[in-house]
Amino acid sequence: MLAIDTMLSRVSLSALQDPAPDGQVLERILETGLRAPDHGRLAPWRYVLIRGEARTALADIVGRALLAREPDATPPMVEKQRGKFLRAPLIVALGAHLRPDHKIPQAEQLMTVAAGAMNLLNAIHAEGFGAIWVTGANAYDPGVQAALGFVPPDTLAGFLFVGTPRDVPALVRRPALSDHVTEWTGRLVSQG
Ligand SMILES: Cc1cc2nc3c(=O)[nH]c(=O)nc-3n(C[C@H](O)[C@H](O)[C@H](O)COP(=O)(O)O)c2cc1C
Repeated sequence: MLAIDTMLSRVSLSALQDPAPDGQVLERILETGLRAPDHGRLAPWRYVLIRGEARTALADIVGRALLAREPDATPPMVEKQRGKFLRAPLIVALGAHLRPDHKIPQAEQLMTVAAGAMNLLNAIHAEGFGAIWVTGANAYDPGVQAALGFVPPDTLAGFLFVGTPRDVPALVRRPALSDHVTEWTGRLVSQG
């Protein structure tokens, strides 16, 4: 398949099963993350792989973090959050090693991590696997971040849940190009 067709056919998938990419296939996927544009060559990507039994350990941390944030969380609420970390065979934590005092703005450093994540998603799809990028309260929880080795100013840009698609991906309606692309001709315009 042409690279552009691969990119145009990618969809995010959360129903994932074994196997996940590993070995050289996984290494090549991860290499694509490090090909993202990187202003100042600060190399802020810090990928943490979580698989096998380590997922249970992370799920337990996520459950405890929820109870610390919300002491009234019920056991089903805790189980729901724990379960998110047990479904996919591979989790890639998208760590960002940030340098707030550097002349390259911190927002750009984070954009580099995000651009790397997009490369990973495309590469995962190109290799025949599926994935979804997820953030939310678990990813932004300081206790979860610290357990994975990220203390401020470092942070997590989220998790990629990775595996083999359970189902044939449904067709996803995509935004119309005409709503998102204009040609500027030198006159004042509103892009609202
Ligand atoms: C930074 C970021 C964070 C996201 N966080 C979540 C999330 O926490 N939960 C979720 O269901 N989707 C989240 N998404 C959206 C999915 O990753 C995905 O983009 C969405 O389901 C649309 O699927 P598509 O990639 O096929 O368009 C996030 C996307 C981005 C870019």
